[in-house]
Amino acid sequence: MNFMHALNAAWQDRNSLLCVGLDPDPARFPAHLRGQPDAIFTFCKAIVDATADLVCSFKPQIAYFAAQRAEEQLQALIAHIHSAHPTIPVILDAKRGDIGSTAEQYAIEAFERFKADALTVNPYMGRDSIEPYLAYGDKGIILLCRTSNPGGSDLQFLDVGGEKLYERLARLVSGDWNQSGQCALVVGATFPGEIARVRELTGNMPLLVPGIGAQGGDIEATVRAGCTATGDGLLINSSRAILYAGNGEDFANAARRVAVDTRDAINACRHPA
Ligand SMILES: O=c1ccn([C@@H]2O[C@H](COP(=O)(O)O)[C@@H](O)[C@H]2O)c(=O)[nH]1
Repeated sequence: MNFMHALNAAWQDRNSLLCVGLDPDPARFPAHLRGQPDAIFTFCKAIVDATADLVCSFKPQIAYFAAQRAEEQLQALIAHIHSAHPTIPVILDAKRGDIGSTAEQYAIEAFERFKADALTVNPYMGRDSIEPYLAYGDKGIILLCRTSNPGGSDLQFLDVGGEKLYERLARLVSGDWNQSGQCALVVGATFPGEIARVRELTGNMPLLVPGIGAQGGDIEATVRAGCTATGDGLLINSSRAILYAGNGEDFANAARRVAVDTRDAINACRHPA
């Protein structure tokens, strides 16, 4: 699968900008799943199957799997998405970043071991640190630009010669770093003003936007700030608000209901009456 082609097709075919984040926390699982072997896989698979027709992508966050020694369940989950929902791209959220020789290993982990279609990467070690990921020409490389957490301003807002660091990063990535067309950026929904600025600086580059739902970001402000002229360009992520919408045996249906509402709330702003 070519990530950018698959993403464009998913935006159109599913009429959705929603990315469901898969952040499985066993302490929040419904009682009937707790303590079961492979509970993480079972939980995430149920969410995936209940929401697959509503999303443009899934985003498993690797920390939730690694913390539980559940990397094999992550591998099985991504294999399940590829097999049962083959048109939906999978973004592995790992925020990797290191010198080139180590980045090569991270790229092997993400793209050969886990078979993700895209990976989140921390770009602050510079261009050479992202080249090993770019070597996988059909994969998406999604670079942190303006993160959703309040402390993101500590560094990303520093003035670097008349512009803010996140603005410099957006210009660099959309220009020189993106010659192969594989790059996208992370910009938090908690900062719609910066979404608008990044959109201005990057043309139609896809923006992964976490921060609606549990973090309180505003859907309407996000969509208005970040949609391209064709009404897409955004992967708006929600994790906890969807995953833990219910905590009974019908948790997947509860998740689906919130995912439908979220997708529809996004679409209502994309296509104003
Ligand atoms: O700036 C960022 C970058 C990544 N994230 C990740 O997105 C999800 C958000 O989860 P919610 O439950 O919807 O708040 C999570 O995996 C983060 O690691 C982010 O929030 N902000």
